[in-house]
Amino acid sequence: MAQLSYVSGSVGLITLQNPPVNVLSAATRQGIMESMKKALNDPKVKSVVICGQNGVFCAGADIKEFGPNISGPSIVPLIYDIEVANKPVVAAIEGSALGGGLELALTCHYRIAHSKTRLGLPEVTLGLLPGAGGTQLLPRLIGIPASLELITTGRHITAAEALQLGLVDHVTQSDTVDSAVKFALSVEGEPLDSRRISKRPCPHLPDLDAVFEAVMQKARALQYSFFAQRAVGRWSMPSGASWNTSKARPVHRAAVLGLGTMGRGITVALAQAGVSVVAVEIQEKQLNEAREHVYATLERGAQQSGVSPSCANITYSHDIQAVADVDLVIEAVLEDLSLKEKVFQQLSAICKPGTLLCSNTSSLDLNCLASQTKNPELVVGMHFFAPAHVMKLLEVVYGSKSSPEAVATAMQLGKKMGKISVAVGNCRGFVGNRMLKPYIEQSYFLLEEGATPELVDKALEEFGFPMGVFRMSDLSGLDVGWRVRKEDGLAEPVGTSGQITRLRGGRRYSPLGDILCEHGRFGQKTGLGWYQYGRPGGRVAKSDPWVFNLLEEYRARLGLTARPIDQQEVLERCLYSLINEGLCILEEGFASSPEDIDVIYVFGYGWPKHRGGPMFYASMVGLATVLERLDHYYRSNPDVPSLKPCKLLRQLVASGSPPVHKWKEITKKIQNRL
Ligand SMILES: CCCCCCCC/C=C\C=C\CC(=O)SCCNC(=O)CCNC(=O)[C@H](O)C(C)(C)COP(=O)(O)OP(=O)(O)OC[C@H]1O[C@@H](n2cnc3c(N)ncnc32)[C@H](O)[C@@H]1OP(=O)(O)O
Repeated sequence: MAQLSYVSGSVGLITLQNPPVNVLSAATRQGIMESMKKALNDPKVKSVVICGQNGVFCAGADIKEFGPNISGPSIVPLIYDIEVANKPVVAAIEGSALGGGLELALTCHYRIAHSKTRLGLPEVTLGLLPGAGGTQLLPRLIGIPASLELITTGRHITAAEALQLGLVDHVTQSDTVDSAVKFALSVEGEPLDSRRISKRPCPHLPDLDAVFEAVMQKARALQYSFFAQRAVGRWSMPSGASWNTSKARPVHRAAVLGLGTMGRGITVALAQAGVSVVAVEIQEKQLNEAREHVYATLERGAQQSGVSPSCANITYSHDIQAVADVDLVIEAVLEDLSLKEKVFQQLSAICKPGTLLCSNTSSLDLNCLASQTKNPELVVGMHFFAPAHVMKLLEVVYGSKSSPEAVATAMQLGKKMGKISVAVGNCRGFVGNRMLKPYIEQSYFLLEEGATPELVDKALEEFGFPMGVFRMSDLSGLDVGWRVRKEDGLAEPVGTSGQITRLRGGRRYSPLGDILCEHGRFGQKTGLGWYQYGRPGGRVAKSDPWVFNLLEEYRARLGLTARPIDQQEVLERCLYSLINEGLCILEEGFASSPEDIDVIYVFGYGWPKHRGGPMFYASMVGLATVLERLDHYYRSNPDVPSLKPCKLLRQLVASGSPPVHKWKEITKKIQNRL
């Protein structure tokens, strides 16, 4: 289970041999102990390298051994023997070094890792704490804050991050064992005292309490998120109807109308949920492409999950009449109001009585669609997020006439599809996209004032978003927002000369996004956006000097002087304006609770889960602070209404900033007054 061999004259090479991932079973521990003893007692051996067979260092304890009757040698004397060895011991880390595997590496005097290695202490995910020295050695090596983060999340890190943290001494792209052996030869005979991590002092932190408080806050946010996810299922509508008074109808057969990207994803998600689907697309070519795409996606999903694909559940048609006897239709045609209105007129005439008519619109007025039908009470929005078969979030939108039964049915269907469904009211952009608007708007204003896309994205990514606002916009396509702004009469051709108006519709407007689109820069799909991607469809964002020049010329044209902008300002302006919009939504009753908003942001918009969601985050920062900063920014930007603190925020602060779960009492009072 561990083999000692001799290489390069003086190096004892101990290879863990417990396929597939070299876990520390009793026999492996025994093998390491015996090999170590032999190597240390052998005068020919001047240094030792420990590696794992088959490109994997060690995945930790053998989980199968856990139980009351663990046999074999204890790990503690084993790691002690390695650390006190009087010959340098080098860990050659490839593949994975996890749990006890990483602890084994930490007891070695040096660590050389391959660039593709993953390292971590995932014990917490198994309900354990690292017990073989990890909690003591890691803080002495990489400091308390980083260790706390790794130990409490169980996160696996890359070799690059490990190098940056000081967890490994060297990262190699070539043969790891060769590199480790060469390294071992180079340190033979050198003193080892400073390399014994347990002998190092634990770093002193003047603000230790604050560090622990930050970790506790993360834990509180995660616990909040757990309960918030469950709370959204207990939905209510302003009419008083709610989950416990409204009965969902069974949906055995559903139709999807329009098989573009969204329609295909919805078809897959329905089929995977065991619902029989009628998939309708009037264009023959698109229908055939969709059939192949859906089939391939279901096959892939089935392979991954080990269940048989659900293709047999789907029938395809190019005739809208095929929806005549389904229980529910999800319309996913182009985002064009007149087209959707026509479709809803047709559906209302074709479908059997009682069929629920749902729209996947992300921006149109649901009441307009409902008004085209004989039974507007049967119309609700089911706003999926792309890719619809992957993304967890579903906004179930109720219009002014939607019946509680229709909402209950859409919520239940969402649950069956594995979604986290949140019931929301019918305002422009619903909840998620409505809050995104001031966030994006602020990011453009920051560019005008001197920031770069890189600076803004860095601040947001360090906050915890998987992508900053500009990288996210490039991914989703800049033309989408441009079309909406043109329809709203906001975007007008800018050109290279002439006046640029920054006040449009009585409020400040930044045409920067429009200028990019005028140059055909739609983001990743065209290979150029706020960043450059090398080719259309490219994924790797690189800074683009063209954008910097554009920003300079733009500022010069408008007489704006660039000023230094720091990360704090980026976060405050982008996040607090988004939070303010969320509070407006609560105030107006389009979301029934702060948990609804937080779940939407965590599951649909990449808000970092360990920060709970925008509403929870605001309460952590302190509502009074959010109010004070918004007041400050609004005073210097009176033409930006999204910075004006909303009534609910003032009211909450005036009521002593109660915790999130108490906000409902105050929102109710405000809503009753409206
Ligand atoms: C409580 C007292 C214990 C006393 C023990 C004494 C000594 C131990 C010393 C210290 C103890 C520390 C605690 C721990 O180490 S807890 C374990 C921490 N490690 C992990 O959580 C790693 C879990 N594994 C993985 O994350 C992955 O498997 C990975 C290593 C990344 C490889 O992924 P991949 O390439 O995708 O391969 P598979 O996941 O399919 O795994 C391949 C097969 O290996 C089995 N496996 C993996 N890890 C373990 C493990 N730690 N114990 C037992 N078996 C493991 C996995 O089940 C696969 O097997 P099969 O194909 O038969 O299903």
